[in-house]
Amino acid sequence: MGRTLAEKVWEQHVVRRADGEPDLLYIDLHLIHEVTSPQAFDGLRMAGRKVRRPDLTIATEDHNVPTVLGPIADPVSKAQVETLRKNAAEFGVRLHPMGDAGQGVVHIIGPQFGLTQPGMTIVCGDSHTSTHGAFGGLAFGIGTSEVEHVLATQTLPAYRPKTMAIEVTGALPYGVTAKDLILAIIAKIGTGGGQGHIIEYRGQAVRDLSMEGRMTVCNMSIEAGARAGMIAPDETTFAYLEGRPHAPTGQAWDAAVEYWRSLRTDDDAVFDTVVEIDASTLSPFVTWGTNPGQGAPLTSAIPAPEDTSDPAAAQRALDYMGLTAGTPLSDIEVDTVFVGSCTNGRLEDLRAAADVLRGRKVKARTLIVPGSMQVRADAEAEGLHEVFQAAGAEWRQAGCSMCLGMNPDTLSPGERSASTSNRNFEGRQGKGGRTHLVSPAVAAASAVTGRLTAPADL
Ligand SMILES: CC(C)[C@H](C(=O)O)[C@@H](O)C(=O)O
Ligand code: SF4
Repeated sequence: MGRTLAEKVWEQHVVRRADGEPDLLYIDLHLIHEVTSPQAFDGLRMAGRKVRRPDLTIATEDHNVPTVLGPIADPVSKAQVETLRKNAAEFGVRLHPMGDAGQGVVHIIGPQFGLTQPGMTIVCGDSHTSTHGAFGGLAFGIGTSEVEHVLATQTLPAYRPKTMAIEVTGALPYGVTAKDLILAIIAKIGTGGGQGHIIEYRGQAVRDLSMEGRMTVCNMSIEAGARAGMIAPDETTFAYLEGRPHAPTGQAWDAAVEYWRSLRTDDDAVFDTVVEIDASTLSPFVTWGTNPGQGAPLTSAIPAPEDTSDPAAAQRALDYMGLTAGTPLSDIEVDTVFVGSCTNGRLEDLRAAADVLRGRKVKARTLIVPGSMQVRADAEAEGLHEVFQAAGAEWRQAGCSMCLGMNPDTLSPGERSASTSNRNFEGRQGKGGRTHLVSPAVAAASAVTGRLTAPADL
């Protein structure tokens, strides 16, 4: 029987297998940030161990950094970042600190440097590591004790998850983006729909996505409860990688591409679970609740709790969000708009926001936060920052920013945002803050009108 892409990559990395035990996987790339690494390095220090492969380990400062120039004011954030610096220096790990041209959100910089490649196993003490699966590797988040294990051994014990195919048929209509697609998928299968599975996104609509769009989709696999998300590599993948600092060159490039072409699910392979979604029926999608599965087309109204799969949860969400069933989603007013994060903080996302904001003014407080300093530089080279500033939006330094309340960019209690990030949990963007997840284009259009708006309705 044929094998799925996930099975191929998994098997390629098993260094030890025994009955009743997890497989021991070799790890090709280990990404590190300041929040989940301190105890792992402490563990190494106590055991008198070194980092086994510092050359396969790379660290960045992202969650705790302010996105305006200046020092870190919060003592806890400052301590986390200083600890990472000390650990990176002591253990010989490459670090991109605040202010460095290579700094950025961990899931933005891996692909940007060409470190993320097809067929790799990639881990990070961070749930959105699934982003890297967009290149056809197996990428998943791990806990801090696992971070220590990988630092010490460059391996990880793991049980192989089940496989799920999400077959996206048809083409996305004009103006409907990767973010709308993944929000619609999660609304369909639920936040537990992918549990215990590695998702492979398939079908023409997925093939038609840019690498940026594919990363947006894979990024949110975890919000559907999946262990990882993947997309088979193709010409789009190779074109994105070619010439990047860590991509192979010359003959090694040709050999790599030849191997990468084999990384696809065999025609006779069988998935444990198959889900189908018709892309041609989709339109801009927004969330109304407090988990990423509580979403609906922007043209619709807030559902009655009894019409949802979990009425009690829906009612709780509406209470927290200060919303009433039956209200058209496009009537919801927002105070703040956030464009950024590892879901939608790449150049293409900023271009999409700029296309909407060009020649217009924002009504809401609007933060445009590039996912990395490279994205920031690229955007400035195209003059996007001038579009944002002319519209009255704030143009920031790179970081996780308002994706989560671990740095100065937060919502105040009761404040409502349209946000391109991936989580709308209670308090995610600040205590009492209310989050609506949207695409960059919808975020920008909402900034202009001050309520949830599709660009087509401007
Ligand atoms: C802080 C970190 C561990 C966390 C994660 O694992 O995803 C964060 O990045 C998030 O998005 O909630
Ligand atoms: S941008 Fe958001 S989702 Fe991504 S790593 Fe940072 S906090 Fe997590």
